[in-house]
Amino acid sequence: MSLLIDDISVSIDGARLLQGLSITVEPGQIVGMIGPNGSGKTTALRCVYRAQRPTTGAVWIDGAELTDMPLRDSARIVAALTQEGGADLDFTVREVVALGRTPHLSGNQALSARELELCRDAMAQMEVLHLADRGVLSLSGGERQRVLIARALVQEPRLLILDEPTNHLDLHHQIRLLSLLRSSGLSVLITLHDLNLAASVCDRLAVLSKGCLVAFGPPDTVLTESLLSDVFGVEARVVPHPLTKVPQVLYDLGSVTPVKGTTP
Ligand SMILES: Nc1ncnc2c1ncn2[C@@H]1O[C@H](COP(=O)(O)OP(=O)(O)OP(=O)(O)O)[C@@H](O)[C@H]1O
Repeated sequence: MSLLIDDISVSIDGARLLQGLSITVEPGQIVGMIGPNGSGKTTALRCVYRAQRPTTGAVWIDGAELTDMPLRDSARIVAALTQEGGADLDFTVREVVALGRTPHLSGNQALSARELELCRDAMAQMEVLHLADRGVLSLSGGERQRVLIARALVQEPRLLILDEPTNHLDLHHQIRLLSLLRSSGLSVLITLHDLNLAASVCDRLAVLSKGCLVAFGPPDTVLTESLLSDVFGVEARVVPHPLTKVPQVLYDLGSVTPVKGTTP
């Protein structure tokens, strides 16, 4: 499944949140959006999972404009893990994961044996199977995040939108999730604040700053020391990972400098 974010801008109450953003995700690619707080990453994702309509521009999925698609059709092919939560009621883990099948069901239709198996597999992949009968409100932040990822997986999407999915996850589960994405073959658009994880898992990185795209390409061309200084205000070293050669960012507590274009 291919995604084209085509020159979108978003303005709300006179505030320009995004300006002329264009990004492509080719079939099977993982594209990461990185950028400082407030740079527009979530706003861009919201336009793809239809929580926000672009003020201008359009989003295309496999050549079809998203706004022309019935909501149910796009919900069958696009799954999103959002910052807005989605597990506020005290359903059990099993029930929350099963909700991922909703776009594929009609009325009160029960889950088929295959769908129950799918839910079980997703819970096993996210290592929450032992929590299946627990209420989600009793879970830790990381456990709940893993349940929500399992729910997105059982949707069997062709495009996965993930807004900071590693939030709350310990190192084991961060790496486990990203390696699962790598082997899934899904097209993925993901935001990550950990630049080293982003460089490890993403085919392309899109860097946003103040609502604009300032770089888009493979991690080893995008993650430069001058970009980190200009966009993030961090004087870091960028070195190749000793095994994978993927660029990795090294910094210390004295690395912070003013971001270009901001006044103290
Ligand atoms: N409804 C709104 N009205 C006005 N401004 C908004 C609205 N929603 C978001 N913003 C602003 O738009 C900017 C972009 O927000 P967005 O959540 O897209 O940033 P982000 O890059 O995802 O940030 P973070 O890394 O902190 O999650 C922020 O300055 C935010 O305060």
